[in-house]
Amino acid sequence: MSEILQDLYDIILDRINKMPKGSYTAEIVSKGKGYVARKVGEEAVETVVASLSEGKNRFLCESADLIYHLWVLMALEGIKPEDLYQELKRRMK
Ligand SMILES: N=c1c2ncn([C@@H]3O[C@H](COP(=O)(O)OP(=O)(O)OP(=O)(O)O)[C@@H](O)[C@H]3O)c2ncn1[C@@H]1O[C@H](COP(=O)(O)O)[C@@H](O)[C@H]1O
Repeated sequence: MSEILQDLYDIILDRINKMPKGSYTAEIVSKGKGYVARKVGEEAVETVVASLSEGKNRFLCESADLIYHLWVLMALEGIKPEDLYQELKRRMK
């Protein structure tokens, strides 16, 4: 699980550095951090709606969209997956 999230983060960082044509990551990053942050909010709302009324599969897909957009925002903030894991570990009882 954490390997896939790390791989996704590394790909996102590569897209941010190279900003290649045809990359969705490059497209949203070029619109600024505020745009990416709003996308995270939008995907969070879509995840909630899916949970409340659209069924398990829609919830799964929206959750993946949410995590992808959160990962792009984390990369823009300079926060690595391992920083997040450390914070979660710190809270663990
Ligand atoms: N995991 C994802 C991923 N999840 C969701 N999305 C995109 O997020 C968007 C979902 O947002 P919306 O539902 O709002 O759809 P939209 O109308 O296209 O979005 P907007 O025009 O509103 O920005 C879709 O366009 C999806 O393609 C993703 N885009 C890319 N990745 C991964 O990110 C990596 C880099 O991808 P590229 O930057 O495209 O090369 C690759 O490994 C991809 O697999």
